[in-house]
Amino acid sequence: MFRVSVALGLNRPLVVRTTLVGDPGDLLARLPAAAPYAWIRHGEGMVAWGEAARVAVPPGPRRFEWARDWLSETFGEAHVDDDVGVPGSGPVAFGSFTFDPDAQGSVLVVPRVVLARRDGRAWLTTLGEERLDLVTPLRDPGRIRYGDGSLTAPEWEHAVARAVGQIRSGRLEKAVLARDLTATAEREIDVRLLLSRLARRYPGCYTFSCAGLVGATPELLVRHTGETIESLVLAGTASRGTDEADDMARGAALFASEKDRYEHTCAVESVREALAPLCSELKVPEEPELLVLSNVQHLASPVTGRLSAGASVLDVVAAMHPTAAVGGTPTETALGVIRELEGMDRAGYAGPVGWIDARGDGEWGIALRCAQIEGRRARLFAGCGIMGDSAPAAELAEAQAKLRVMQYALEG
Ligand SMILES: C=C(O[C@@H]1C=C(C(=O)O)C=C[C@H]1O)C(=O)O
Repeated sequence: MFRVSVALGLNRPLVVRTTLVGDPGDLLARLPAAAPYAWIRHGEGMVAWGEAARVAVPPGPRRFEWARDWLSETFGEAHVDDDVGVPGSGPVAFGSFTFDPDAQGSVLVVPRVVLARRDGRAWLTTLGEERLDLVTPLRDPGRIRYGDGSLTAPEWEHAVARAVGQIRSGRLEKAVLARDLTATAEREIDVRLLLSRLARRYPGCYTFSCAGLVGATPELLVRHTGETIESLVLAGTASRGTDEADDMARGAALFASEKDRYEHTCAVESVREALAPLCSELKVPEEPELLVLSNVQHLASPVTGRLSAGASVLDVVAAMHPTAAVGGTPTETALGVIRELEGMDRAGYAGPVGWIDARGDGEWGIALRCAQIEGRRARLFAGCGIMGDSAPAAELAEAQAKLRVMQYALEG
């Protein structure tokens, strides 16, 4: 059953070789144009290309388990020669899961080549024979034309007002509403150019690329290293100031805002509830910190835990998704409100995106500040946590500030 859904040309079992290599310099500069994969923060992480195996993960409530089982079968029968033996060495898969468990479009890809660097060590993993991959110059996409996605700006503000009404009526506490924007370029969009711009402007974010979904997310859903897990919960947003004093004043106001603090608490509690059953130890800070990015600032809570049993990173992802940072509180009611009011398919936006290795270690982010790229076209997404006292115009401005991340990546 598994084999039919795998890309043609795959040689089974996979033959995998990982070796230490000298410092490769800028990882993104090593990517060939076709099918580039990436997970980069502060210049570290991995880039990958080629597809030794690809599978469409069937929709449904058990999709993460299905993915985990497909991976353990695929990796379990591989011949692995791994000189490095750290998280991310040996065979890895990149993945992107749709926000909605019932939507088509979740995918896992085992790249043919992975080049990685962490803590001053670099390694190269190849599957099958080594072939040279030509790195061609980056191509500029030319002029970009934007269009409305599912809803125009006024229609989206109206949707926000309706969500506020439902929250005030007591049906739910928080719902995250998103909107999409379409972009058409003059020429085919070179994903590598977007990645290099994003990594330069948002070095502290996770710049990612997986099967056409490209972005720079500040939100780490979970990093799994042996028994240790880490997560960075974000919710509550303010714009950047016009100068340093204004910037600090906006940050302080965000920190003091009851609405934003409560919105943040909803997200943190959803993560605590999801992780507590899996962990023997869980540390959740009592107060959030301020995370300052070049377009916006967020309330942020770094969470750490120790897993009690041998769960893989995908088991943890399954327990966490969707957190209230992208769904709402209570989860099921919020998902109903999102379906009713957004009027769009979120596809991979706000879904988990990242990588996993054969040990079950990996890093997964929430796919925010991103776009789905196909040829000359892109679909950009951004959303905001809506509370009972949200003002539609302010939420629209916040969504626009978040959309600027990918507009910048496209336009430079
Ligand atoms: C939903 C998005 O961002 C999320 C919503 C936030 C908020 O409403 O304050 C902040 C960070 C993210 O958890 C997005 O970027 O599209």
